[in-house]
Amino acid sequence: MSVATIEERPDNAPRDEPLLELSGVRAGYGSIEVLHGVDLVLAPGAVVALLGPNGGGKTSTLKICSGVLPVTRGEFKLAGRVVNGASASDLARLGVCSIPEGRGIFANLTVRENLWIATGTGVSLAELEEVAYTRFPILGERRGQLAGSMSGGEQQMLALSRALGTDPTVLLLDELSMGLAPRIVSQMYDVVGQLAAEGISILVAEQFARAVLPIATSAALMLQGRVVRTGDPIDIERELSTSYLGG
Ligand SMILES: Nc1ncnc2c1ncn2[C@@H]1O[C@H](COP(=O)(O)OP(=O)(O)OP(=O)(O)O)[C@@H](O)[C@H]1O
Repeated sequence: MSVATIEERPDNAPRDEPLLELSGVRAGYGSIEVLHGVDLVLAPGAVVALLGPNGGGKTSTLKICSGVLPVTRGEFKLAGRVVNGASASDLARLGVCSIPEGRGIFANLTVRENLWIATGTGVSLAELEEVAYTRFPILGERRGQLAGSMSGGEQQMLALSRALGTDPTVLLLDELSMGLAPRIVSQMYDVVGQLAAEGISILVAEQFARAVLPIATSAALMLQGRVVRTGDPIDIERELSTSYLGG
């Protein structure tokens, strides 16, 4: 499908119009529906934490937003335009960038080769390398090293760099904390907070809710394929830990 870019949004679009919006979104795998009417809004400049216990539908919701999982019913809008049916590459061209669970980097390729993968979105390798090595100098030192031989934190830096090199408007993050020591998680979220301050709107699914609290502007609690509550991140995290994660 052909879709206009976010930059082409009409001048008269309301300023507080959500950048990304899911309304009554249903989706599933094969004949099994796992999202049963998800409503979610990401405003420009917001950091929304998607919280909830295992199997609630956080990853599936991010897959909808990145075009990996199709919407079967309901509406997915980006900058006011319905983008149901847009492919992952359509959405990437519209400025949606996703770092999936497991980071999506190639262990048997070097840092530089991993960055090269993102040139498919139209950015040059030189630009990608500049963004990566300026923000994370350690990656510059390791440009020839196999990604699989780096620490979890360095791999996450590489995944973030690959995303940032494409100059995203919306960043989707799934379980950034996975497999990382608490100190590294907090460093990673510091970087995510800086990205938000630079104007990138961020939707982040986290099981380790406390990690994302310092930077989240709001939180959405997902249970059994629905967003059951949205609000202040600290209130939602408290409800999650007392009611659903056993204190
Ligand atoms: N590829 C798949 N095929 C079939 N069912 C799936 C698939 N991926 C997820 N599911 C099911 O969809 C439901 C929602 O899973 P999802 O991974 O979106 O939840 P989650 O909140 O991200 O959980 P977690 O934190 O454990 O990753 C679960 O019941 C899960 O078993």
